[in-house]
Amino acid sequence: MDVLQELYETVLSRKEAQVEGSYTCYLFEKGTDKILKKCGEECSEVIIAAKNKKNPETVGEISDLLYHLMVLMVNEGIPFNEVEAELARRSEKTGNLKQFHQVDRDS
Ligand SMILES: N=c1c2ncn([C@@H]3O[C@H](COP(=O)(O)OP(=O)(O)OP(=O)(O)O)[C@@H](O)[C@H]3O)c2ncn1[C@@H]1O[C@H](COP(=O)(O)O)[C@@H](O)[C@H]1O
Repeated sequence: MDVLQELYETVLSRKEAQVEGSYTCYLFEKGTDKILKKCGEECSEVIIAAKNKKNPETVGEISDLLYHLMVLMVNEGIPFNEVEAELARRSEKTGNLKQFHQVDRDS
């Protein structure tokens, strides 16, 4: 998570201080709807790249999506460690497949 946390910190610093030529500052200026739109677009691009079995492209699109999710988190005031803690909490529980998913898979 270190590289992701560093990215989050960079994004947070862009929210706190204007930097000339910064794409992140441009997104914060545009506001929530623009940030949500970018998250949606990047998500679709991940799906298309993966569907086309283009792994190098998919890696790029996943990175774009993660960046835009960090922008969304900062915009919504969600601290990085809240997501980190949620993932850690979930990692303590395995065997998460629900019964109805098993029925779906078997039929
Ligand atoms: N990880 C990223 C990152 N990933 C993608 N992008 C930008 O996201 C944009 C997405 O491209 P699109 O073609 O979808 O969008 P666009 O047409 O350029 O712009 P829109 O009008 O659609 O918003 C591109 O301009 C990319 O440069 C990023 N911009 C910044 N970062 C990180 O943020 C840091 C700070 O960047 P600045 O805020 O620009 O200083 C950088 O050092 C990086 O670590």
